[in-house]
Amino acid sequence: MSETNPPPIEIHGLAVGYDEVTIVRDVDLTVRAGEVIALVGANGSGKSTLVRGLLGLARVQAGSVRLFGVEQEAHRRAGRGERHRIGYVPQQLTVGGGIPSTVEEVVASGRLARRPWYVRGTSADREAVARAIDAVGLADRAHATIGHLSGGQQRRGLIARALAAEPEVLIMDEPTAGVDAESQVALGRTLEKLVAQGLTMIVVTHETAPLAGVLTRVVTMSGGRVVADRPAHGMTTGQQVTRDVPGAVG
Ligand SMILES: Nc1ncnc2c1ncn2[C@@H]1O[C@H](COP(=O)(O)OP(=O)(O)OP(=O)(O)O)[C@@H](O)[C@H]1O
Repeated sequence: MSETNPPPIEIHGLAVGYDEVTIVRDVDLTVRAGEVIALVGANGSGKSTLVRGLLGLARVQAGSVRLFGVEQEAHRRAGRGERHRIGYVPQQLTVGGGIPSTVEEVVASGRLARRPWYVRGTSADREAVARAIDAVGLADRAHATIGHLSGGQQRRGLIARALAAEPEVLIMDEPTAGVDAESQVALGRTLEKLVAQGLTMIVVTHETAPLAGVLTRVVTMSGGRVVADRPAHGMTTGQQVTRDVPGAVG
């Protein structure tokens, strides 16, 4: 079944950088539907830049990115019909201070990946927002001002905002950074539920423990390159080829 559908993400020979500086280079990475990938590596190894590059948020200097079988640029031009298929939770500790919006309002803004702002929301929109809030365990705080919640709850609110668009792939940059242990466990459970529903995920993280139940693969970066790409411990299928990736492998 999945053989007939193009993989959600296919990256070949990718280089990404800022201005003339190349940060990420020589990256080959295919993410198949249903995979849950931890992207790990030291500070500054290029994890966020790789993610931003594949999303078209940082400049691709070489190589190619195909999203659901479509070149990145064409995918972006296709507009909401395609764009909502990949959700992104950037590396950002909390919602900016002073924003008086409620959890529900912030999460509802995630629906704008599906619907222009000037079109009135439908019951399907409202249901998707409620489901997203419920998925992250914030149903009892839906009407609270998001800026008044704890850091961990705000992170979960931002994840709900991405989920409100009902993406097929969710990319999260350090969702557990600065989050207390209890919230990390809650987040781990939320992610387990989402994975059980078929969501494909890439999680940039320094802490794989909260994700242990769902990870299928661990990709390690160093110096802007992918240096290891391994099945996660305890993975049940044999579909992934274990490989260490020295600079010369292409
Ligand atoms: N907007 C930017 N402009 C210029 N250089 C940048 C920019 N963002 C990141 N860099 C540089 O790119 C390199 C990789 O940063 P990146 O954030 O991708 O690493 P990371 O592995 O995600 O690190 P961390 O674990 O600390 O988040 C760093 O040297 C950083 O200074």
